[in-house]
Amino acid sequence: MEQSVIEILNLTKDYGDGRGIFNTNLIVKQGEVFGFLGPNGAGKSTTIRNLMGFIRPDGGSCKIMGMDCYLEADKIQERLGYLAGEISFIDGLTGKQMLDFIADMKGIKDKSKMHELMQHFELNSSGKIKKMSKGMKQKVAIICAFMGEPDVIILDEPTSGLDPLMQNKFIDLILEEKKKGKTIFISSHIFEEIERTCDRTAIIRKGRLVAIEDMKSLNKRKKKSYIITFQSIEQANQFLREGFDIIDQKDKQITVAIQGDINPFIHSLAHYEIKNLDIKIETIEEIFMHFYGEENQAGGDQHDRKGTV
Ligand SMILES: Nc1ncnc2c1ncn2[C@@H]1O[C@H](COP(=O)(O)OP(=O)(O)OP(=O)(O)O)[C@@H](O)[C@H]1O
Repeated sequence: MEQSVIEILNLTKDYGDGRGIFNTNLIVKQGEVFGFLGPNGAGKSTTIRNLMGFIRPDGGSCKIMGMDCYLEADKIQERLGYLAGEISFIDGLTGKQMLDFIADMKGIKDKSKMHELMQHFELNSSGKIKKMSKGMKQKVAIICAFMGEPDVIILDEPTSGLDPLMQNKFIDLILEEKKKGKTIFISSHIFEEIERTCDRTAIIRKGRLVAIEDMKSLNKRKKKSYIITFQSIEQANQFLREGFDIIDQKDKQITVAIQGDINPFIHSLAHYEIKNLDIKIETIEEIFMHFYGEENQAGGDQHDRKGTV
């Protein structure tokens, strides 16, 4: 069985007035890329600050590689890469000086990975940090998180400020690191980045986990709908009687949801004069937005909607 690398057990950090995180349970396994999604103020950074040992939990605990995140933070950090949600660098240094400074602080002697990542992200590191754009600083922070070849990497909104090209380069990096067996925890607002990189994703809302989804099975469960425009209203009305799951009708246009075998639908359509046929596949964002709503509070356990752990 895969080893648990990150374990969050009944974790509570209560800031009062319902703010913070409450009775959160979460396990991230060796080699897993795990997404952490939630609206503003949901408790993502609070969870990450607990994982980093920056704050002491009010209840429960968290462990990384079997070590307590608060009590053994120093030991954990020797094998951990971290990117903070709010980056603070020393303004007077150049990008390169900052990277060298962090590398020295972490005792990184082999800087080949650092140079490789500087090339990958096309970072011009000769300018002073204070004159860098948000995106450039973000690149420096990403390089800092990965350059020591850590076993575990925790990233708090890693692509904030990056342009789409650089976001893609970030996704490539995550997929490469995943191949090497790294365990990666990413908090994000960007659905596409989560969809393309993560094995599983947790949704947090108002300090509580509302779902943990396996991304492969989520993809399989994406609903498909077909928008058919018939030649005549008579044909459209006749099709209504075929017994398919009709989502919408606007005159000659009918939207049908099909799950599973598509053949009965295709065979049925063959009997009609069709003007147009469009296919709409539910996006991950549409599926997840369902969990962001008020009515979906499900408590803080590790079970997803199908009850699997
Ligand atoms: N030190 C603190 N003292 C009091 N309240 C806090 C403190 N830190 C966070 N909070 C509150 O806890 C809640 C969760 O904050 P957190 O920063 O974890 O959210 P988040 O999910 O990371 O949000 P965002 O996406 O906006 O970064 C918020 O209501 C926030 O105001």
